Amino acid sequence: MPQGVALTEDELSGVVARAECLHDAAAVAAGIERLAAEITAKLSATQPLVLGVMTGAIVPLGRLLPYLQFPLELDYIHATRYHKSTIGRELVWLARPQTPLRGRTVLLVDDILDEGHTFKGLLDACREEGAEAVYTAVLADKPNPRREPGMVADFIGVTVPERYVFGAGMDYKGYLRNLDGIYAAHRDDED
Ligand SMILES: O=P(O)(O)OC[C@H]1O[C@H](OP(=O)(O)OP(=O)(O)O)[C@H](O)[C@@H]1O
Ligand code: HPA
Repeated sequence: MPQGVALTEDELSGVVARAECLHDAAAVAAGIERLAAEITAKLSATQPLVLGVMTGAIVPLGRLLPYLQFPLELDYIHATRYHKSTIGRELVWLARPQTPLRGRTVLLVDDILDEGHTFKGLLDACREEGAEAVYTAVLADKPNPRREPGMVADFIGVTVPERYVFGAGMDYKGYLRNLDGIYAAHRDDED
């Protein structure tokens, strides 16, 4: 096994083989297009500041942007609470946006809304920085009974069940973000 690598190729192919495909590549593409249409209808006149929530936003945001054909600015924000694991912990800030938020319409884009603690922390931070309005867009919404009260995304690509999911930007222990579909890990692979 190459140095510094946490999971072997065999372990990863086992995780994928045991997983259930929830949304194939075509369904993910349709979800991205739906997000784009709804975001355009709501925000195209606001010159929004689009903030990708690293790292998971890279794939959905990169796929979404070419569909957003109106003036916008792009920046990123980096906060994490899963740390390459399947269990969320406290929110750790790694980078705040460099673009001033005061008076702006902000669109936070992320791969998944799960328990909602990440968005809660980010929304609070954007409001504290003086954003005029903050919207949230996620590729995957996972309705979770442990969801932060009141936390609902404004724009949703697809819905996933209460399972650990990966692919289309979402990681399994730091891997598998690059799969083109969305998969639910087998229960035996969830921890
Ligand atoms: O709704 P929550 O339960 O807070 O979970 C959602 C967050 O968890 C993941 O981030 P993670 O901390 O794994 O970092 P990552 O973006 O590097 O995957 C995901 O990208 C969301 O930002
Ligand atoms: O189910 C998930 N998959 C990947 N990342 C996540 N972050 C929160 N929940 C998840």
